[in-house]
Amino acid sequence: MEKEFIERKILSGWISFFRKCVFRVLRVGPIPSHIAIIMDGNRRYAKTKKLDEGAGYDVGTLALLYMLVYCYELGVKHLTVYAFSIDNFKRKPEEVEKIMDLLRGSIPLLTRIVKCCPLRVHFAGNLQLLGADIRIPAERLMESTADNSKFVFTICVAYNCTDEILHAVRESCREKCDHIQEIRGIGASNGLLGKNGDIHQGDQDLIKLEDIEKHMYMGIAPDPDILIRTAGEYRLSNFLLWQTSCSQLSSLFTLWPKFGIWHLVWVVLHFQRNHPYFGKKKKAAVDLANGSYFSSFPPSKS
Ligand SMILES: CC(C)=CCC/C(C)=C/CC/C(C)=C/COP(=O)(O)OP(=O)(O)O
Repeated sequence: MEKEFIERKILSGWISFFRKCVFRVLRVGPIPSHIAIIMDGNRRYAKTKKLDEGAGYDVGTLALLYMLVYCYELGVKHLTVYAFSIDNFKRKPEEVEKIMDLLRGSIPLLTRIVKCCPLRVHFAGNLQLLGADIRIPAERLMESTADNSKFVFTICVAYNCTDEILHAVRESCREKCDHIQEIRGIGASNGLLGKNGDIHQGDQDLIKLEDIEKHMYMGIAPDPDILIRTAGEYRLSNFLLWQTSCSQLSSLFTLWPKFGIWHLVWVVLHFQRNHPYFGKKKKAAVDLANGSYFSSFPPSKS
């Protein structure tokens, strides 16, 4: 028994050493600062393994915890996952309850993880749609980790991007209305522009892009460099539509519970291959080889 325990310890030590070596090699190139994931294929995984549907989500949650560790070790700064969309409320009640149970259980687990890894946990979405038994501990965890900046783990729950945009536009209007009413001497009201007929031509221009972005649920994170979707799906399913205009989309046929370190390595290598950093170096090397590198100096403005 003891021998088996020692053997297992040695093996896990080797695996962790090997992983660190692989990550060190990957870090020679640019590392994505933000990875977002649509974790599809949990029920299909359960079906292929002849398990009940709930077990698919359990294995999916385990895969997510591994991914959290890998991203942290690799030097990624933000990991965002689509855990529950607003549309998911329409699923069978037992399925909704299963995911809610996992979220409920994840809060004490993350609280323990935060004690040894200084990560920030952020729940993005319309949290008012959640039960108070999840919302209140989630808000407390967000508050208590808000100052951790080394790594941000965002769980999108009761989320979809059109709702996020609507929320951000409404909040921006409310903020500007209060501001306008204050400066025009009406006094901060309940935020209704137009009260006392006080709309001026051009007031709409006071709302800037930064105002909207500030009020997005994802406002704390830069736009993702990579958006991964598993289980062979190519749709965005209303996830981070605003934030992914320049992201690399990686659709993998693997079901989410089977997603592991090699899938992550493949996605990061693909990102590095397409990264402008390498493009520029490659072009410079070709130009150097054929002697045209210095012929374009001083560089033209075009
Ligand atoms: C702690 C924490 C954040 C837990 C998250 C748990 C987890 C893995 C949630 C996945 C949610 C979800 C609706 C995935 C889609 O797979 P699907 O159910 O649509 O499966 P299918 O594509 O095979 O139908």
